[in-house]
Amino acid sequence: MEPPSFSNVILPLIFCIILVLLLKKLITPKTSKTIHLPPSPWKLPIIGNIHHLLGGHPHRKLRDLSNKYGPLLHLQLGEINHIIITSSELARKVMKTHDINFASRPEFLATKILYYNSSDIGFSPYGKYWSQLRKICTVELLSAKRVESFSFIRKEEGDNLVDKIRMASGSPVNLTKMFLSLAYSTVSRAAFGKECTQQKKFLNAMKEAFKHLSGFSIVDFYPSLGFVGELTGLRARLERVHQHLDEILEEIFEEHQTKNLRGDGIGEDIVDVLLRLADHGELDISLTRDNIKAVILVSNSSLTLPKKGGTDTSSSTLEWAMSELIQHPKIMQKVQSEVRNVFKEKENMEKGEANKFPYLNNVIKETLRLHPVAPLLAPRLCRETIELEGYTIPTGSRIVINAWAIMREPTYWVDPESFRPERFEKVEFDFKGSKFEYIPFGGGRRICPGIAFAITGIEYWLSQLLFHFDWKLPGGKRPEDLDMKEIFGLTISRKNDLLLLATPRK
Ligand code: HEM
Repeated sequence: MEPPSFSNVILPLIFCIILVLLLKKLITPKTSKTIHLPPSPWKLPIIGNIHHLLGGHPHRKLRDLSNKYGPLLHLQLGEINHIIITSSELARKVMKTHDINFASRPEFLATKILYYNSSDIGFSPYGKYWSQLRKICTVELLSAKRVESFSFIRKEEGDNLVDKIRMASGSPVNLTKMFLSLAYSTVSRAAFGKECTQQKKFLNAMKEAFKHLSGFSIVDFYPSLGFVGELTGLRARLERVHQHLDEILEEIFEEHQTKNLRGDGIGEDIVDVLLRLADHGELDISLTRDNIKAVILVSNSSLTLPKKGGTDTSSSTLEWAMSELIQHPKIMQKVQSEVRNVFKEKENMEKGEANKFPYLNNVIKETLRLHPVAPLLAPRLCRETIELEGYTIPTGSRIVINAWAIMREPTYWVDPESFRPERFEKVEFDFKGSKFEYIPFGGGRRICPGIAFAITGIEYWLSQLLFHFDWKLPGGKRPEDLDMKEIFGLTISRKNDLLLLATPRK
C-alpha cells in the first residue's frame, strides 16, 4: 500500500480544515462587545499567532515576544486564547492571589485518552476529585515518610551507578544513559516493587505514550474540529497506546493482589497503597479501577520524552548539574570538598544529613534556576473571566507561566545567565514556590507534589558521584568546550548525551 503523501492526504486535509473554519466564521454571529485583551503581536486569519512560535524553543520564543509586548501577553493559538506570564508579580497573582481561579488544567486529546478521561492528578480539573487525589498524594504516595521508606532503593540504585562507573576504568562514561536507567529503576521500583515482572513492558509503553504528550499538538488548538484527530489517525494511535498500557496495568494489579502484604503500611509500593485505599480507605470519593490506573501514572509523571532514549525530571537535573560543574571547575572543587568533608566520617548520606550539604543544595537550586525541567510549568485554565492589570482574561484561556524566563530575569537576578550557586547564600529561596522569582516546581495549589521525592534522590546521587570520582571531559577537551544545547519537549534536557571521564578517588 502507498504511504500517505503530502499531496494526496495532507493538502486536502489542510484544505478541508480551512474550509470548515471559514464556514464557521461566516455563520457565527458577530458579538459587538469588544474585550480588552492583553497586548498581542500581529495575527493571521485562522491560525492566529501560531506562526510566532515556529522555528525555535517555545520558552525562548515566548521570552522574546514578552520582551517586546510586556510580561502579560495574549496569543491566539488556533481557537484558543493563551495568556503568557513572564514576571514574578504576575506569577504571584496567578498562583497565589487568584489561585482558585487558575487552579484547573485545560483538556488535551492525549491526556483525555491516555489518562482515563484526564483523571490523573496532573491533568484532572480542579474540584473535589482532584482535591482527594492530591490528598492521597501528599499524605500517602509522596509524603516525607514514604520518601524516607524508599531510601534503600535510592541507596541500592546509587551503589549500582557507582559500580558501573568504576567498571568503565578510564573510558568515558555516558552519564545521560546511566542517569536515565537510575531514575527509571528508582521510580518503577517505588511504584511497582522490586519483583514486578511487567516493569520493563510498562516503561516502554509509557515512552510510547510520552511521544504524544510532549510538546504542542495542533489538534488541541482547534477543539471544535474533533474530526482532525480521526482524520490524522492520532485518536486511533492514542487509543492503541492506551489499550496496551491498560492491559499492562491490569496484569500489575493482579500480581499485587496475589501478593501477601504485612498490612501495616511497611514495605508497600505505590500500587499496594492505592489498592489498599480503594478497598479500605476512608475517602470522600470512591476510587474506580480506572481512577487508580490514572493515579499510578502520576508516580511516573517524572518521566518525559523530549529525546529519543527518553528522559526524566531527576535524570535531566543530574545531567545539567554535572554539565555546569564540569564547566565551572572552581565550583566543582568547592562542592566536592564539602561532600568529602562530610563523608569523611561516614560514607552514606542518611536521614537528616542532607542539611549538612548547604552548598550542594545551592548547586541544585542554581541548576534548576537555569535549567528548569518544566520551563513553562504545566498549563492552567482560567475558570472565570477576570481582570489582571486592567486587561480581561476570558474564561477558558490557557495560562502559560514562563518560569524559565522569570528565573533569568535581570530585575530579580544579578548576572542571571551565569551559574553562581553562591547567590542562594545571600537570599533564602526554597523549592516550595514561596517566592515567585524562583518557581522550578511551580506554586500554589497545583505545585509539584514530588519535590521531596525528586530532591532527596538528586542530592543523594550527586553527592555519591562527587565523593567517589574526579571528573573531566574526555579527549583533553577544555571545560568551555562542553556543548550545552537544549532539546524541548514537555521538558528541556540536554540535546546531546553527556560523556565524561571519571577517575576513582584514591
Ligand atoms: C526535578 C524534578 C521535578 C521538577 C522540576 C518538577 C516540576 C513540576 C512542575 C513545574 C509542575 C507544575 C506545577 C504547577 O502547575 O504549578 C509539576 C507538577 C507535577 N509533578 Fe513534578 N517535578 C519534578 C519531579 C516530580 C516527581 C518525581 C513526581 C512524582 C513522583 C512529580 C509529580 C508531579 C505531579 C503529579 C504534578 C501535577 C500536580 C497537580 O497538577 O496537582 N514531579 N512538577
